[in-house]
Amino acid sequence: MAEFRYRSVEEHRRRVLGLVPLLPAEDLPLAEAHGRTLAADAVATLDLPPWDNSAMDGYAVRSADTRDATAPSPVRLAVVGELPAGTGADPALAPGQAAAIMTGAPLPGDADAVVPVEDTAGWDPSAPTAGTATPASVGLVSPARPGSHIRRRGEDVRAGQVVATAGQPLAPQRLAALAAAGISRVSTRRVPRVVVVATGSELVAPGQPVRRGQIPDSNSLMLAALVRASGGEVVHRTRVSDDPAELRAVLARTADSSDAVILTGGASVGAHDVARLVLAPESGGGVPLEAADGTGAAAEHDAGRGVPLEPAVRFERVSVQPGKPQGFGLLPDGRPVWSLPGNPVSAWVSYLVFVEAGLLGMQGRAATTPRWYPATTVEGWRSPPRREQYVPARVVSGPGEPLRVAQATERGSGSHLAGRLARATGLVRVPAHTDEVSPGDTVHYRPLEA
Ligand SMILES: Nc1nc2c(c(=O)[nH]1)N[C@H]1C(S)=C(S)[C@@H](COP(=O)(O)OP(=O)(O)OC[C@H]3O[C@@H](n4cnc5c(N)ncnc54)[C@H](O)[C@@H]3O)O[C@H]1N2
Ligand code: MOO
Repeated sequence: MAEFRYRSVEEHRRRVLGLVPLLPAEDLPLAEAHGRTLAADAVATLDLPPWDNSAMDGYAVRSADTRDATAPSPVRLAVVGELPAGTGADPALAPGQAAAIMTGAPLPGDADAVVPVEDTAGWDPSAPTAGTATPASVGLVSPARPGSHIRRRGEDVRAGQVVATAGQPLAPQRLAALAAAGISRVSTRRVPRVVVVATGSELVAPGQPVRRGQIPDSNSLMLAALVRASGGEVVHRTRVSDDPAELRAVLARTADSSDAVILTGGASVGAHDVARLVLAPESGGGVPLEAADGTGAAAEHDAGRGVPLEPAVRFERVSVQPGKPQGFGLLPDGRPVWSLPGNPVSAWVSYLVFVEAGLLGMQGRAATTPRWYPATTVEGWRSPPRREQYVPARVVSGPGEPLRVAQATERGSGSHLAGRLARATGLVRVPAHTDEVSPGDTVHYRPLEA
């Protein structure tokens, strides 16, 4: 029997990250940048807050005036103005004077404290005018601490300070930070334009009648959705038969309008494995993947670093289950192409383990790694020796409980069980050195629900 060299998950991922091109930067208005990755540090143009302002609805006071205030004997201050948020006014406050002030309004230069309206004499929240009319004077029932309820200029961010760094994705909370710091345009990486091709003469569009031998193409929908979740744009999604001419035509047609290609099916050793025939014709169809005798692509490895950066498309066995047969490389036009196995669970796992990292790398996010959370498994199963295993899993613990997970399918990670993917809420990872998982073991879980 032939012996095969298996590439490790890490080696394969490194090869992907070493070959994918970094997309060019483009400037965008902040309003169009959601989901993009920063190509340069974003620098604040404003102090944040831009000026000292009130944290409360209440009264801006001179704290020295309030030193003797007590409940039985309140200090009364004349209210000389009202400062709503948005005002630019800076009324002078003489001793004994205060200004009504709303949350977010600039603090008068003469004031050094804010007293919330609730802490003033006679405050009655049930009164019909509560909070609406400004009284002529206000009684204070305790001394105001200097600096109280004041938000200081620049305490959050200073003008000139880096608010977010190159390589960070523009998530909603980050967009808010940039907008608040006065930034209106950002340098971002261009979105990768991706072509998704399902290969296989057995495939029909979902919903079409299937005759014996045919199945609905479920992979291309899944992969397209995954691409979008990774910040990519799907410019073309299609199916091709096992006729190599069809795949060649799609690759040629999309050369100028896309940055990357993802194929599924035909990655293994079958006689009709069209992806191999088209992308690595020298390997022929139906021959074993890369042999372990030091010939072929295996001999070209950069032995020192273990990072083979030969750009041509290579089909290899990776020590992962599912997802063993993997094709990856650069097309002659420079586009990275992933050729993933056709089994639906294998395609899902392959994307998450090998494609996602590459598409993020193209956007300048090579350092981004998914978060895995320790979880207790309530089930046991076997894991193939020396292969990292990825099991579709579901959370079985309740909200607020420590995380407990089970397999999404009772039959483990059978890579053809597409229907049972519906139960998966995420993935469990089992390291290569673990051959068996027992109930109660700690595993690593990656949540994947939208
Ligand atoms: N002799 C060997 N046979 C196989 C090996 C092997 O090492 N030696 N590896 C097996 C493993 S593991 C996998 S995974 C598959 C991968 O095969 P291919 O990438 O060539 O995929 P296909 O043969 O085209 O399809 C496999 C399976 O998936 C179904 N499929 C394909 N495309 C789709 C799609 N778009 N949507 C839904 N389902 C799809 C297809 O009908 C097949 O049932 O090879 C094993 N064989
Ligand atoms: O490796 Mo295949 O990808 O198990 O099903």
